Amino acid sequence: MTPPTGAGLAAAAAALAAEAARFAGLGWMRATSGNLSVVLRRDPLRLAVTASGGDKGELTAADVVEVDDAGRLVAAVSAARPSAEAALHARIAAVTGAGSVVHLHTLACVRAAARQPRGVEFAGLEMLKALGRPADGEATRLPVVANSQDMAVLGDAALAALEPGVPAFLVAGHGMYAWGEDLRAARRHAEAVDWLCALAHEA
Ligand SMILES: CSC[C@@H](O)[C@@H](O)C(=O)COP(=O)(O)O
Ligand SMILES: [Zn+2]
Repeated sequence: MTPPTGAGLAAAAAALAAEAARFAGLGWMRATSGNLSVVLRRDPLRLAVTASGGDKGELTAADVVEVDDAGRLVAAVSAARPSAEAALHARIAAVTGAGSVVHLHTLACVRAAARQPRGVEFAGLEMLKALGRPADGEATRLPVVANSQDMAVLGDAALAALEPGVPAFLVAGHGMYAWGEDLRAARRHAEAVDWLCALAHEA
């Protein structure tokens, strides 16, 4: 049975605040950048998403809000506004079935996307298994999409560029989106993407 959204929001907010502090510690949410979400329910789609602005390393439960499938505010325990990218989180969750989406500004992702703007390919790397991809055999391609301040434009470009079975994409000059069945899986995928991008930039 789906729990009441209100109760789910409180638990999700605590988890997202802790996760944001962890990512901030890695330097991936500097200067208020980045945003995180978890799906609260599917029908209708509801997500808990970090609020817009503010230091993502210092979030409290009041800095997480509930949004609908278009990223519109549904519920909050403060005057906080949803992340500017909430609509894209909702689209990714709807299309991929992900239970959690993370958006991070890692330097390695920006550098790798700048060097290989048509997509970053990897093969023969054990770390690919953390993305659910084979370590050997066919290459895995991380899509790169152009940045946009218009979430509809960015979303259209991202969804058109998705690679089957690859739970992430890079945004040029911006960062990465990664997702998974839950927050831990999204974290694992994000950490693998950052590691792969760091390697791609050095190569
Ligand atoms: C340095 S803030 C960059 C923002 O424009 C955006 O890309 C971002 O990641 C954070 O937006 P937010 O609205 O706080 O979720
Ligand atoms: Zn961003």
